[in-house]
Amino acid sequence: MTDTSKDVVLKVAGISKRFGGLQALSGVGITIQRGQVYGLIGPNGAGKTTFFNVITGLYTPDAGTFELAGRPYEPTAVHKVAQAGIARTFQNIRLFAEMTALENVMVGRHIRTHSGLFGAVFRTQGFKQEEAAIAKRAQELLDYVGVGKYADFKARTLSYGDQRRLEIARALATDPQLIALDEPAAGMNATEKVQLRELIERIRQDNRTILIIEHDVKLIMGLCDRVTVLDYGKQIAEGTPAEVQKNEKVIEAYLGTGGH
Ligand SMILES: Nc1ncnc2c1ncn2[C@@H]1O[C@H](COP(=O)(O)OP(=O)(O)OP(=O)(O)O)[C@@H](O)[C@H]1O
Repeated sequence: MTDTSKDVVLKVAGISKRFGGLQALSGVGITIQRGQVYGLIGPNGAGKTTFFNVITGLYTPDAGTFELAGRPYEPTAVHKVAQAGIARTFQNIRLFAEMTALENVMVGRHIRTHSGLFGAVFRTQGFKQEEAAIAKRAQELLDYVGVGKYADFKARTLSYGDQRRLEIARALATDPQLIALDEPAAGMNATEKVQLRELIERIRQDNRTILIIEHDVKLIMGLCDRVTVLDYGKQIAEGTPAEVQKNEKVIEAYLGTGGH
């Protein structure tokens, strides 16, 4: 018997989350295979962001099991989840506005470094070498996402589309098992969306695994291997984009309402 479980990057099951009287998530589960682009869609208020926040340690779930690359993980804090191997971007960009693009990516890389506080304070040889290596890697990642020429610019001076790319570079800097993108195309114009799509395709080709929330249904359907549709906190469909698009519940709940 072949063991396919080692190809599973994320396996979460039975996730529930209540806010007061509102059941924001009811027993939601997804399994993402290595190398997949996995989409999460649903109308406004369906629970997509809550789901992201739960799996990345921002919200404490009421129930659920969590496994990353075959190991159980506890999404109790954002930094622990990052260390376990999930990196995310945010719907509302969260960069260090006054730091340079390069520094923003270096921050992402620091969760994988070893010199620690002693090295930083005493600027040991090991620390200096590590910093140089981090800066080099950060520049490579900036080049990779297409904003290399802005390395020394403050993050806040970059265009909206470029800031989103920078966030992706910072997420990649943590060498994640899974990269979770929260509405990466929000506010982008048509050209930027095409470029974003090319970038995500490229990241996938480099054998990364991606989870993406997106309002742009066309983008999701063209990009994803599998899709889960949430509606009022419930998972109403799961499958390939072609399967999901044909699903009656989805048409009724989401696509039928104009893909808001
Ligand atoms: N911190 C919170 N406290 C109370 N209610 C919340 C909280 N976060 C989300 N909710 C509620 O939970 C439900 C799901 O919201 P969520 O933001 O997860 O949906 P969404 O699918 O991401 O929506 P959108 O597409 O508009 O971003 C909504 O009714 C929302 O008002």
